Amino acid sequence: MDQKLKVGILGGTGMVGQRFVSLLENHPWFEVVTVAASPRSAGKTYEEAVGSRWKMTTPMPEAVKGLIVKNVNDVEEVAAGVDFVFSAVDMTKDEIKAIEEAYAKTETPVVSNNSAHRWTKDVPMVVPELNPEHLEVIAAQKERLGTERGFIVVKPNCSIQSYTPALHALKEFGPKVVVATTYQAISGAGKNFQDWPEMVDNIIPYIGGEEEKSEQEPLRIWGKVVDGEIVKASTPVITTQCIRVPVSDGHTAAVFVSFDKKPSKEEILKAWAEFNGLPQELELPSAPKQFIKYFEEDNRPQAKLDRDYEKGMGITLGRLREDIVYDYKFVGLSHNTVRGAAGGAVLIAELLKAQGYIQVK
Ligand SMILES: N[C@@H](CC=O)C(=O)O
Repeated sequence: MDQKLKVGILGGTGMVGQRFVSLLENHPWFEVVTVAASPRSAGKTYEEAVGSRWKMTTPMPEAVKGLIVKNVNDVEEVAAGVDFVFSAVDMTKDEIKAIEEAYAKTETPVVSNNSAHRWTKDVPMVVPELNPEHLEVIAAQKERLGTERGFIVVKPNCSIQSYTPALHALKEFGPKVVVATTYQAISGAGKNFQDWPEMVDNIIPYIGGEEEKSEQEPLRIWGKVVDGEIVKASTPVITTQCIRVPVSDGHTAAVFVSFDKKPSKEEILKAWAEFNGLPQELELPSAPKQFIKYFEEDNRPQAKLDRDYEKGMGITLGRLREDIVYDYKFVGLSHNTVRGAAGGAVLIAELLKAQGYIQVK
């Protein structure tokens, strides 16, 4: 077996960082050797730095407990010991842009969960099943950064995963208008019910910046590569409302859609059942075997029952029916901190390794 790639996690003590640590336990290709975080945590063991803030349902992996957390701002030092990094840093957008570029310039590829670079024209924003061809722009990005192996790739916002794959699978019918209301779990805000008691028995009809991301990011995913840049698609028109609901994990979306060529219900179900992408073809370690699953039962998908479908990497759908205003309506669900965050980033890194973009330094 090939030597495992040495991985650093930037922002490893926060909730998404913890999810990276858990998902990478016993990963066949990657080994976490470095965790970096704010100066406040630096110098402590990972176990001390996280302390009672460990939010995963599985125990903290033994292999990381004793790692001495490094200062994420000591870029050269952190980069020296790793082949690539995952980024879940919690800083301002400008600071994130700068620090991710600084890591890339040390010839360390960065796979980021952050939104800062999602609209940087030569930074691919990828869902590996949907737009792996966008990785092409890495060549132009390296030229801009003056690097040989360092670059940045980002994953999109968690909310879009509950409806974008379903619409992508129906592209041949030309989705033209999409209305989606998302019901987003509290882990999306990095919280659980203990640290956010206001969310018990409550709904909050506002998530800052979320509607813009939910409307615009699918268009970038469906964009084209033109001269080393991603040019976003102009259709479909997407309008959303994003609502915080009292669910621990799992973002649900209620979706209405009209098409240029209205498909039959059977055609839609067939397209969903048959849809797969490059991760399935390449049998990447974190790829769900069946990416999209449709439930015939009227009361599915449910966050509690279905968010862990395919270890949280699959998308579940249900309630497809014709609508009196739009062509169809349906409900989608995805695990926001697995497929929608750390798991989606791990799958990107697996694709990058399989395609030779990241290798042992
Ligand atoms: N911005 C999202 C993060 C995804 O889980 C949210 O607030 O839910």
